[in-house]
Amino acid sequence: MTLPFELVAQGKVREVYAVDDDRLLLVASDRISAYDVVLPTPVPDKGRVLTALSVWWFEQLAPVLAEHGAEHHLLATGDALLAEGVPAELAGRSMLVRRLEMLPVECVARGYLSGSGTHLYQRSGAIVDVALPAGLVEGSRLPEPVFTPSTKAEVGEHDEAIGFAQVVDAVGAERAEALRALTLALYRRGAEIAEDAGIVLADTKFEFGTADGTLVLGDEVLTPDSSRFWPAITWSPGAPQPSFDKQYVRDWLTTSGWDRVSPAPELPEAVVAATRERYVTAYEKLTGRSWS
Ligand SMILES: N#Cc1c(N)ncnc1-c1cnn(CCN2CCOCC2)c1
Repeated sequence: MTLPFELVAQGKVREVYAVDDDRLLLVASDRISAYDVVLPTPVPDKGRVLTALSVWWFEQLAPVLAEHGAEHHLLATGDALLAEGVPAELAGRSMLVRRLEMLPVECVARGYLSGSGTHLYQRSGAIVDVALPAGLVEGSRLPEPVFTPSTKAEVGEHDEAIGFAQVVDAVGAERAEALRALTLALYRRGAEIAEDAGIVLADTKFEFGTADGTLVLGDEVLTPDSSRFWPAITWSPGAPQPSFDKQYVRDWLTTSGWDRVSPAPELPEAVVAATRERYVTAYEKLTGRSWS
């Protein structure tokens, strides 16, 4: 599919196009990644569901942003994009956004210990400069949500956890404090809404930019691609928690004997269908809206 816009950034599962000097188009694909590898089999509607979820979260988080003197970058999505020359088959999985001066920090909030956070904690009892109590295990709920920023790695590289002092070096003390406060406030609101939907929001990554000096929330927000979503009913600290959306894929890949080095195998239709259903279920449980 060719778009009448210049491709300016490419992620594992999303692309960024320049619409004009002031606006970008974020296009979410149906690609899915697991174990840091983009799989060859698309999940139908994944792009549309996660775009609709991001759009809904921008609406829910607008009051929190306003309390912090911040805004978000979303301008339009869906049929409104047809007038901008976006093809109908892409409109539902695209977001027209304000072009920002992006800040060079991945703003991660964690309410639970997981993944790289667990590895760092096991080595030092802390996540970089964020000290944590003794006795925590994979999946433990933290005493309170913590801000654990990281660098923005190049495509194919891993983000590197950094301390608050490095955020200050990158964006200045006042902006660093604002990022930490806003990241934690957005996470708390997201976790509260997710909890009501029976979903644990274990952690999430926000990206911010600025426009005319104002802090602006960018990228996608609180999707299963930018966050760890766990079914609350199965939460049990002490082992890796089942992913709300990717567990069928992970389990099948494990049983398939894939060595995680050779090209990833195609997913069976049943795994694709079950995974699509998980994305739809996450959307319906969180938003209270029917996907159909
Ligand atoms: N969002 C946004 C945004 C904006 N509103 N203004 C200027 N630049 C960006 C931007 C460009 N790239 N990225 C990294 C995140 N990308 C997201 C899509 O997928 C690829 C990675 C952010």
